[in-house]
Amino acid sequence: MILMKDIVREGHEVLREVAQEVQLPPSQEDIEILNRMEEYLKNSQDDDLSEKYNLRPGVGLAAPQINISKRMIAVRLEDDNGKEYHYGLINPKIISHSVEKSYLTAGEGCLSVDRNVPGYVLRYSRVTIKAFDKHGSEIKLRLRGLPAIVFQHELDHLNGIMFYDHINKQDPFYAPEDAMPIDR
Ligand SMILES: OCN(O)CCCc1ccccc1
Ligand code: NI
Repeated sequence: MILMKDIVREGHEVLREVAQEVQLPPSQEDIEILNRMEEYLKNSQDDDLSEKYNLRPGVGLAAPQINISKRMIAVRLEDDNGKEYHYGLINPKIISHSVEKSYLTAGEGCLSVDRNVPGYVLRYSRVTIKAFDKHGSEIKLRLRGLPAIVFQHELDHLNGIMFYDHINKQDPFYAPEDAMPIDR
């Protein structure tokens, strides 16, 4: 199982690399990596297991964060309507997005960042993502709200981008008038 010691922290060059596309259909090894990433999120959200293994709870994880420079991400969260988003995605990409932007009023964090970095992270309010599942089938996701934010955070990791790269240096809590705040 993935433990915190397996998660690389900022400063490690892999977090600033553009990760490699995964060959399709995915190999057993790649499927296993994705399963372990999804398992980490599940364990980290379980009160007993997260305490027992000292896991920082996470709603998403990207392969570069476990020092695997491949385009794979896992997401595990529930939106405020109770809809579950439990995904392991291969070669995800944004194929369309809104002009409007959104941001979490609480800011963002990252399992690879052991410090608080205050500020608003502006992201597209709505995104359509095309990806492949572990069976190699193509899937299309239309996301908004918290799911849209989380998926964009994970996709950034595949392109060597950290959440704080988006924070306005002059005014960290700057948000355009027409941006939509999300309280979570
Ligand atoms: O890359 C995933 N990760 O570092 C865990 C935190 C995920 C996350 C936290 C806040 C807003 C969006 C995404
Ligand atoms: Ni992160």
